[in-house]
Amino acid sequence: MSTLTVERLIVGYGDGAPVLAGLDLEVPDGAVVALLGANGAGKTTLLRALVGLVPAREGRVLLDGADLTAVSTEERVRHGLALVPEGRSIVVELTVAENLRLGALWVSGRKRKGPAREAAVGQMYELFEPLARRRDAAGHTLSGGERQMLALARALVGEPDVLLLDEPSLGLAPLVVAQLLGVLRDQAEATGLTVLLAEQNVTGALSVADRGVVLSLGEVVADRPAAALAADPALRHAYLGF
Ligand SMILES: Nc1ncnc2c1ncn2[C@@H]1O[C@H](COP(=O)(O)OP(=O)(O)OP(=O)(O)O)[C@@H](O)[C@H]1O
Repeated sequence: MSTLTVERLIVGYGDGAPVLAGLDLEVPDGAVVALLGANGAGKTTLLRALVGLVPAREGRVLLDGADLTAVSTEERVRHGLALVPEGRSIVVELTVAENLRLGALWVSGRKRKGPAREAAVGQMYELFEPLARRRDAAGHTLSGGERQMLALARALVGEPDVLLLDEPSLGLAPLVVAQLLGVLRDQAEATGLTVLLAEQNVTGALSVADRGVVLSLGEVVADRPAAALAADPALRHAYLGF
């Protein structure tokens, strides 16, 4: 539903050397882009910088042409950006239903109430059947796969335009990974959701992505259609380890 553009982005921590060294990237409206690269390449740093959790030293972050570089994280969320960080962030003391109702409370900076909010939660149960079965279970009793589904559903129910995901498949069984990535692909097709998916699971990510972007030491070293990237042995060997 929105195009995300990154222009010459430079990001670092404290006085340290830049982690992202002038990065350019475009995630077009409705596309699923896989963000790949070795540990330490800068994937998490990029996602955090996109939502304003790490400041940019230079460069710009644009959403449909609007410059978000200097605005707060809250404001970026109101503009339609959402981040699902690594580690399945849910409120473990609350039930599945309560987590989803929390996520459904705000849409584009407007409060959503009553039946509209419940309907949005109901849609998530249709997308993630295991969550429907466990709707009254407390977060801390969920399996890793159920937690990741809930973290993703909690973001989706807020109807973001651009969803940023940090390693959603980490440590999950292949079947659950396939289900999660399938939901992302379906949502992108059905609603025009734009997705930037940071993954170590290269094969899984490229199987649902339109394009793959490979980061190495904070720079984009490849940006190609997913199928072409998966089929390039030299690139796979040099940067993706398979
Ligand atoms: N809070 C921080 N303070 C200082 N340096 C950091 C911080 N977070 C990350 N870094 C450094 O930034 C570089 C990029 O890390 P980042 O986590 O963005 O990479 P990544 O591609 O997401 O790696 P992984 O796949 O292991 O999560 C690394 O050298 C890391 O040590």
